[in-house]
Amino acid sequence: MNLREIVRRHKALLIAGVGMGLLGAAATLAQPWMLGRLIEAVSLDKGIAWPITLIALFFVADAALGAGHAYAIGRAGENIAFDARRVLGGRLLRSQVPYFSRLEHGDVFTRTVSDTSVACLIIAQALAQVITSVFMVVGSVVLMARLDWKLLLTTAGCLGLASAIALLLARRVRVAALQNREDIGAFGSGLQRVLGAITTVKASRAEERETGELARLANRARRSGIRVAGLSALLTPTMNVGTQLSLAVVISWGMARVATGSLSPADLTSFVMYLFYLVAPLVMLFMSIGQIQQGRAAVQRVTELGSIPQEEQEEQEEDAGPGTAKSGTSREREPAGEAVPAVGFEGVDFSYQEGVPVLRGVSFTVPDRGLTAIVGSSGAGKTTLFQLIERFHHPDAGTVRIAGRDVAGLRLAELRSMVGYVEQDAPLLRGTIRENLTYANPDADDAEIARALRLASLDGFVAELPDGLGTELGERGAGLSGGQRQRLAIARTLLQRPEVILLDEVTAHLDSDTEAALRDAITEAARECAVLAIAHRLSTIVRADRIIVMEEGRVRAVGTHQELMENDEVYRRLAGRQSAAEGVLA
Ligand SMILES: Nc1ncnc2c1ncn2[C@@H]1O[C@H](COP(=O)(O)OP(=O)(O)OP(=O)(O)O)[C@@H](O)[C@H]1O
Repeated sequence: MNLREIVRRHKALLIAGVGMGLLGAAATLAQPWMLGRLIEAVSLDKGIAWPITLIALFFVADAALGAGHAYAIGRAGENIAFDARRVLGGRLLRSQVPYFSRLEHGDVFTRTVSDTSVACLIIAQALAQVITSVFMVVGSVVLMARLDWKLLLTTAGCLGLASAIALLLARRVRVAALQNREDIGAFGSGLQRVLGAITTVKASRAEERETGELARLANRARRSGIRVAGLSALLTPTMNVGTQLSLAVVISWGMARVATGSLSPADLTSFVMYLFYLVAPLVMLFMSIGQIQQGRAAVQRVTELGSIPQEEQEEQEEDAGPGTAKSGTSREREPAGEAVPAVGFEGVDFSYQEGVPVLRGVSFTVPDRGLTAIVGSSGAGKTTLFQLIERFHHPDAGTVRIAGRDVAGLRLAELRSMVGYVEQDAPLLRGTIRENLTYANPDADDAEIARALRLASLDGFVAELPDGLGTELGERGAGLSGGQRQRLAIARTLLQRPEVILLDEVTAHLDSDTEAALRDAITEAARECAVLAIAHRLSTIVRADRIIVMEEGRVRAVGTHQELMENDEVYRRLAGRQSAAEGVLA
C-alpha cells in the first residue's frame, strides 16, 4: 500500500484547502499595512473611509477563507483516512496466510484503526499548516524588512534562538511519539489476547494477574504519552519567551526612535502587529513539524502493515514467471476414460519453520466420491494437509492436485470454490443465520437452504426460533452451542456444492444422536463429492470408504477399517483406544 499514492488521489481538495489558506494569510498580512495607512491618514487629516473599508474587507475575507481552509483540509484528511482504511482492510483480507499468522491481532487493530487517523489527519492538516505558516512567516518578515530592517534583525536574533530550541524539541517529539504508538499497540495486543480468552482467564482465577499485566502495558503507554505531551508542551512556551523578549526590545527601542523622529508611529504600530502575526505561525510551524514527526511514525506503521505480501501478488508473479502458464483455461486433466482423483498428494514435503519438517514425502489419492477418513495422533500433520489443499501454504517439495490439477497452477478463487472447508472451531460471522448459511454461495435459493439445513440436522432448531433464518447471531443475538455452530458450518459448505469437502474433526463437539444424524449427512454428501474427514471418533472412522493413517508427517497406511485392523499395528492401537473411550466395540 502506498500512502503517498492515496494522498495524491485527494490532491485537488488539498490544493483548494491550501489555496484558501494562502489567500487568507495574504488578507491577514494586508491588515497591519492598512492599519499603518489609517494611522497616517488620521495624523495627516486625510480621508479615512477608504482604509477602513479595505481593512473591513480584508478582515471578512480572512475569516471566510480561514473557515474554508479548515473545512477543505479536514475533509481531505477524512477522505484519505477512509481510503487508507479501505485499502488496508482489503490487503489484510487478501494477505498470504503465513505472513498474516505472524501478526499480533491487537497491533493490527491499532495500526488499522488509530494509526490511520493519526497518519492521515495529521499529515493533511499539518502539511497544509506548514505551507500557510511558512507563507505567513516569510510574508511578515518581508513586510517587516520594508518597514525597518534594524528592528527586524533584533527580532530575528530573539526569535531565532527560540526557533532553534523548538526545532530540537520537535525532533525529540518524533522519537517519543514512535515509542508511544508502539506502546499503545502492545497494550491493544495484550487486551485482545485476554479478551479472546476471557472464560479461560476467569476459570483460572487469573483476573488479578491479567489486570496487573494490562495495567503494566497501559502504564508504559502512559509514560511514553506523557513524554510526548511534555516535549510538545515545551514548544509553545519556548516560542512565547522569544516573542516576549523581542516585543520588549522592539517596543522600547522603537519608542526611543519614534521620540527622535527616525521612525514613524504608524510604522512602529504596523511592525509590532507583524511581530504578533509572525509568532503565531512560527509556533504553528514548529507544532506542525512536531505533529508531522508524530504522523510519520504512524505512517511508517501503516505502510509497514500495508506492505504485507498478497495472495494476488503471488499469482501475478507466477503468471509473469517463465513456463508457469495457468491451467485456469487449459485443464490439464488426465486422459479421458481414467477416473481422476479428487485429491492427490505426490511426494509432498512441508515445514512451517525451516528445519522442522511437518510433512515428509506424503503421497495418496482420494477418489471423486466417497468418504475418506484421516486418522493419526495429535500433531501428525492432518490439518496441515488441508491447509495445503486450500493453498494457505505451499509445499516445499511435491505436488498437491485437485481434480487432477496442480493447486499451484489454479486461480485461488477457482480452487477455493472447488473446495469446502469446515474448520475445527468453525467461526460464525456477523449477521443472520441465513447470511451465515449462504456466505460461500449468496445465490442459494430457499429449497437448497432447506435441504442443507435438513442434511446438517439443523432444520428442527431453526424452525423453533421465532425469527427462523432471520435470527441474528453473534454478539447481540442468540448464541449457538459448539455443535450447532459446527453443523451450521457444514450446512454452509454443503450449500457451496464443492467438489471436495474437508472436515476437520467436525463431530468432536456433538452428542451421539446429533453425530449419528451428521454421519448420515456426510454419507449423503459423499455420494455427490469427495469428503475428506479428519476424525477421532471410531463411529465416523469405521464408516469411511478408506482410511489414511498419518504418523509423524508420513502416510503410514491406507485401507478400510477391516484391512487396517488386520494389518496395521498403529491403527489397531488407535482404534482400540477410541473404542474404549467411546464404549463401542470396533
Ligand atoms: N502455523 C503454524 N506454525 C508453526 N507450526 C505449526 C503451525 N501449525 C501447525 N504447526 C505444527 O505442525 C505440526 C502438525 O500440526 P497439525 O495441526 O497439522 O497436526 P494435526 O495432526 O492436525 O493435530 P491435531 O489432531 O492435534 O489437530 C504440529 O507439530 C504443529 O505444532
